[in-house]
Amino acid sequence: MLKDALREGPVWSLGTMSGTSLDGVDAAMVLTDGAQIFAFGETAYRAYSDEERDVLRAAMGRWEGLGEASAVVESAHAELLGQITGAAVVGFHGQTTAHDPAGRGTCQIGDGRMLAHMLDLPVVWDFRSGDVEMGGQGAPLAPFFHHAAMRYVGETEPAAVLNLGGVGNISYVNPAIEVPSDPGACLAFDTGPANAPLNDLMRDRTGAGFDADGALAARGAPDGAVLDRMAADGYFAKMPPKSLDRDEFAWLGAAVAELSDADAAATLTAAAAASVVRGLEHLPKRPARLLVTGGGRLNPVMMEMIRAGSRLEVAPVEDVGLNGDMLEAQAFAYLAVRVSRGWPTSCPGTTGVRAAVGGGVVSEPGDAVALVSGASG
Ligand SMILES: Nc1ncnc2c1ncn2[C@@H]1O[C@H](COP(=O)(O)OP(=O)(O)OP(=O)(O)O)[C@@H](O)[C@H]1O
Ligand SMILES: CC(=O)N[C@H]1[C@@H]2OC[C@@H](O2)[C@@H](O)[C@@H]1O[C@H](C)C(=O)O
Repeated sequence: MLKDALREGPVWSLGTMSGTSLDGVDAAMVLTDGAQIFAFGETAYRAYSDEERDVLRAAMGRWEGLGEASAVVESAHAELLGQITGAAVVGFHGQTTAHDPAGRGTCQIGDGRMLAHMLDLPVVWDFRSGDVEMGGQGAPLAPFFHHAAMRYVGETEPAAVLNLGGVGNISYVNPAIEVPSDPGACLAFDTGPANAPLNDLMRDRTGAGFDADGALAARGAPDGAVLDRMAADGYFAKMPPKSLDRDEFAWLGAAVAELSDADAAATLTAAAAASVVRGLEHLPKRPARLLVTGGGRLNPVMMEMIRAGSRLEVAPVEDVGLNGDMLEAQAFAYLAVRVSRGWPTSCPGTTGVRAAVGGGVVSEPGDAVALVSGASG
């Protein structure tokens, strides 16, 4: 049974995200009643070691045989979350290894029952499966939180929040509509590849994890033929809802293989920016500006290419007082409280699910007893 404190009123919820960039785990506290955000609290980050990252990288694209990778995710989360006290509940996203909503579904590793046992706290996890079972994409799930965050910072006009992680996603939210699942409150979709192809290129060519500050791309020129091929990809013309697996645009890597390091980096940076610009076609109205979260906001070359292509003001979410390093972890803190109250976490406008649905499974510390004692189940 969920503790009474979780049933009503604001609680401190501790959210986590292990994103498609495979850099590490973010954790963040949010004071919320599942509808309104009252405050943002402590944050923490734990990088994966090179060995852990190798295990996770080997798990990408896989649906089974994920025991070792799951254990890496669980222990990294337990170590990080153990540093933060005062949470009533944990929102545990886990690590996506594969995503194919029209086919095999969506796969996030890390067992929430184990984490509940390790932390002695209720843990909400497996956020995406319920949405997929109801005909949704299972992603993106941050939009309801983006809606609440825009209300928290006092926005009153429709706002566009763009996340530039490994994959890009955009939420177009109307803060004047109170309930996020009401028609017109939230429209969202994945825009396309963001940092993932560029990170993979950097790792292969230079050994660096990413193109810090866009320095390499700044020295090169985008290849028009690759960008034309990108523009012809059917994903961009497709109406939302739509979502992507991390490696769905892996052909981009082969397409830039013959280019110099700088030109290849410039091309992949431009491809990420072009995806965003194409995505704007699907918004109900041109937003006043793009508020950008995720690591890509720290890449001035990518930001400038989006600005030039969209002719919009493009600003980091810090401009409205939010923390762009932690927005996804905060999202899962917020969603965890919604799940524990039985409220929806997605709707037709965000994932294409048939009706507003509350994904997520709640596990209590005692639920892991069978797992921990070695019994099967
Ligand atoms: N200073 C910087 N310069 C350029 N790029 C950066 C910088 N800092 C971060 N990035 C990029 O942002 C990425 C991390 O972004 P983020 O943490 O938002 O991704 P994620 O949460 O793993 O992905 P997703 O949102 O797809 O799950 C890095 O891998 C890198 O590509
Ligand atoms: C299947 C999956 O894990 N998707 C991630 C990924 O990373 C960005 C984009 O692709 C988005 O769809 C989603 O994450 C964010 C947190 C979301 O669900 O809103």
